[in-house]
Amino acid sequence: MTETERRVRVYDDKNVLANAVAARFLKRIGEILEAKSEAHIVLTGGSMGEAVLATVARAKARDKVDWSRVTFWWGDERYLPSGDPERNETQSRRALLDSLGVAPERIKAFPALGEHATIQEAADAYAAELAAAAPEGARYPHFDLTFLGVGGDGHIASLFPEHDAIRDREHVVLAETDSPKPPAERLTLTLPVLNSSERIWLVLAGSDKAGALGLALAEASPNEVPVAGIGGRARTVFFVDKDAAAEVPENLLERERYWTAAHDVRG
Ligand SMILES: O=C1O[C@H](COP(=O)(O)O)[C@@H](O)[C@H](O)[C@H]1O
Repeated sequence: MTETERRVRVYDDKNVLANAVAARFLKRIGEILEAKSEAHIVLTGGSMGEAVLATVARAKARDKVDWSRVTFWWGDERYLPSGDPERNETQSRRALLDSLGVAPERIKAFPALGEHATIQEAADAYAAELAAAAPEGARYPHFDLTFLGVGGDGHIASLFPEHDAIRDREHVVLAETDSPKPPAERLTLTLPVLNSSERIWLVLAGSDKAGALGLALAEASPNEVPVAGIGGRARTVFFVDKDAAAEVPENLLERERYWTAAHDVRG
């Protein structure tokens, strides 16, 4: 795991959590675009990923962001036909992207089922798209911020416990063909690629996520609890509701700099 600062921020419930993350995102994207000419953001599927984007869509401050300088990628995708409501891309478009008027070439969705002869060709095509947007000599862009959800089993993106993909240190994009969570076929960035992101924000809510979060912070093996292996270059933040925080080991609260929303004003 990358040794960067990890923080846990706890909020009262899902709505407060989504509001807080959306507000922080709008602030952070503004700061990134002040410092750089363009930003690369990695989006996630899942319940909280969509809730955060929908909250961003409703925020007035979204109109202050120059979205034309932002490129959107995804950490993983359910390998389904284009427009399928279960695709992470479809959820993100519906929640936010369709209302931003971002140029189509800045929305870098994973290929959909039917666009390539095989799922492996689809994985290779996304790897090629990442490489085309990468700085010279690199295989993928410098991601400024990566959003991730966490499954109850500790999976992140489509990296599942005990599957080959979570151990992969060589590829940029992998095809997962035996996902325990439907659909069985998925495409995913690998752990080193996710961890190359400057910042990683994991957003999780609900008591079904408590065990995975507790184990991740107790330094479980990433092979068994994939989220335990996550660590951005500069900062990794777990944004959680009270239910998801229920099993964060007491002794880690200080070391992980556990703050309640009421006390925390840092970015
Ligand atoms: O299938 C997926 O699930 C996870 C978590 O989703 P949630 O609804 O339980 O929060 C998500 O992070 C991942 O991107 C997605 O493909």
